[in-house]
Amino acid sequence: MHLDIGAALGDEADPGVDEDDLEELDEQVAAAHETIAAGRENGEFGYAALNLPEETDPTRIREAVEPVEDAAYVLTVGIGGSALGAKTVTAALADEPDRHVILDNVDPEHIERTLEGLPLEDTAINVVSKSGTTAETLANFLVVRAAYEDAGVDWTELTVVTTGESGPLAELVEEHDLPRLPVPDGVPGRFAALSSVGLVPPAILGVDIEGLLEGASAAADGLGPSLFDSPGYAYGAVCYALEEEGAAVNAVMPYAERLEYFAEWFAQLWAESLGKEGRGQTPARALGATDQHSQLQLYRAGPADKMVTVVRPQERADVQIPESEHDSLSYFAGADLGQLLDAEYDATVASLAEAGRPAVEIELDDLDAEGVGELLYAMEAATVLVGELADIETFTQPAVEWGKRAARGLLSGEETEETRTVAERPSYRID
Ligand SMILES: O=P(O)(O)OC[C@H]1O[C@](O)(CO)[C@@H](O)[C@@H]1O
Repeated sequence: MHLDIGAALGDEADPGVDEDDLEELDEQVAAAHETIAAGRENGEFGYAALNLPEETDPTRIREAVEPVEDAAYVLTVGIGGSALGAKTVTAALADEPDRHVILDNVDPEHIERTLEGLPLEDTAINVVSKSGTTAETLANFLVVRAAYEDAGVDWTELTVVTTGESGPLAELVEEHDLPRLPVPDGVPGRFAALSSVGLVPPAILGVDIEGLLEGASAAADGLGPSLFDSPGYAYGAVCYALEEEGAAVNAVMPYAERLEYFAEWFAQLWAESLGKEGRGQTPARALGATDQHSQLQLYRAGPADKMVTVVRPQERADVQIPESEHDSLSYFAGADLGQLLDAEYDATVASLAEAGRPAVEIELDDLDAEGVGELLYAMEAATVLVGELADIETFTQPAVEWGKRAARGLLSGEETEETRTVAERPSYRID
């Protein structure tokens, strides 16, 4: 993985940072790295996530999925960190990524249509919940289970569960003797992609999960007291410095369809980890070159409150652009789609820099297991570093609990402070 921060540096960039800022920041990175390394050493909550490449046992995951490894489809029932990591890995690396279907919302029409569209007898169920209590996941699982039973399909033969020791899901595992994989200790869900939380569907769909962990392990070996030695820390440091300079938005724009879910996974990691105490960059998901034709106008000529993170693999499939009888298309002559996409990438980075808008480039040697493993780990290390530099609590997400209590109260009819606030919320309808 290569990081290029050239388009974020210099006096022209607004917001921008210069090399002196980075030199200065590097002292803070050294101190932060000490805390992170100690946290990893002691297996402390959150920091333990950066030990996963060493601690995740791919053999155990393969053993757990063995009963369903020939399934035509994998249906993941989970939300947030319990779905996005797995989806990111299968979307990036599976030969047939569409064989991995996720239910990470409770939209009845969508659930119904999804279940009707799947051969349930040939669809493995991957249920994931760290807490084992998430309403959406449990409700969806009950709906899925009923659909299998209605279809006369024995769901217990097709289900793999990843959850903690206690809770409704753990009890189901006991009751039906289901294969269960543990959630890693001390690892928040959004940091758990490189564990059983994220690796069951990739294992079922034949992804090289060992290579993924090796790539992550290589990135882990690169973590040291200087941002100049680690692309992950460098990315975190530059984002932190740009946020301090006013880059309140981080638009993440992969130039590969297979990395579209990576932007979604990153959005949870960045927002839920760093959105605290009135600070934190807002991650915006975009896709290159598609969103050049929808968002770029804003990124280039809108408020100077953004940075853009572009990501691309250096290797691309070879799809030639056919000759055309129109002279006006002669500029395609001999080019392939990969060259066009890379030209769009280079042009977009240059157009942002030309307009003084900071962009950071992340390049992968190849979109292979090692490359994706390195990318995910580097982004996790970047997030942990920003949390240290900003001196915030990176590993919890207390602000999401109010809404959960309110929803549960509304459903159960229990009157609580939250449900009263919901009932009294301001309304000004215009029909
Ligand atoms: O894995 P669980 O406990 O079901 O939680 C799912 C997601 O919900 C959150 O707790 C937020 O509500 C995320 O942090 C987490 O990834």
